[in-house]
Amino acid sequence: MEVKNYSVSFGSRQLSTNINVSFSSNKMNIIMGANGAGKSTLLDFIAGIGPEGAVGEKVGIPSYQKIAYQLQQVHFFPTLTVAQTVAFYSQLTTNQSNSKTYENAKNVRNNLLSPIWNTKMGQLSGGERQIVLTYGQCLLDKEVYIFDEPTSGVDEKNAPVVLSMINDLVINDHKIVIMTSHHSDQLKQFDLNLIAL
Ligand SMILES: Nc1ncnc2c1ncn2[C@@H]1O[C@H](COP(=O)(O)OP(=O)(O)OP(=O)(O)O)[C@@H](O)[C@H]1O
Repeated sequence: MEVKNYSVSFGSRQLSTNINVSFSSNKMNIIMGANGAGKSTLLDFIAGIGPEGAVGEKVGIPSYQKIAYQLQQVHFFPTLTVAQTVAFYSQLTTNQSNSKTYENAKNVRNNLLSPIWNTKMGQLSGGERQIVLTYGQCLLDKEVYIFDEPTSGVDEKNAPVVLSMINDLVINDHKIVIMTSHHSDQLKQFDLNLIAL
């Protein structure tokens, strides 16, 4: 999967110029760069939701229906409990029983989610919400998974658990994972394709 000659500008500001990126299918792809470097904007382009005026060639990138995209701003229904939110994600997929990641994600469900299972999403901390929504994304059956800073707000004990669940998508289910992060220290234990913007 590749993006070739990607460029985007906003008014007179040229944000990205002729960027070429190749994505690995057997390692997590980690996009790193300073605040405002254009990481989320590139993710939007890959996911097929913008930004307006961006140009570039997409090679081997599936249609948006086959892409799971967890945005940086967490979106959730505040009155649903964690259990109801997970059930909501589960209804969006069909083959969980075949997914090795789903089996491994039970670790997250049993250890991280069980204490908050009956809590409403609106009452969770920011990091807890992030964990629930990342878990939900991993339940979906897609070809490509995009996570924009999935460990933002997640503490140093839980972040490796969440990252292992995401890495399982690559290792066990042979999915393509693209992720942004500002935390290179959290990623040391994984085999990565690092992309600097
Ligand atoms: N629709 C838009 N109109 C104008 N400027 C925009 C628009 N979308 C993004 N930008 C600008 O483009 C720049 C890159 O934004 P982007 O969200 O991609 O950064 P980022 O690398 O993900 O940053 P961070 O690490 O802070 O999340 C920012 O300066 C942002 O203000």
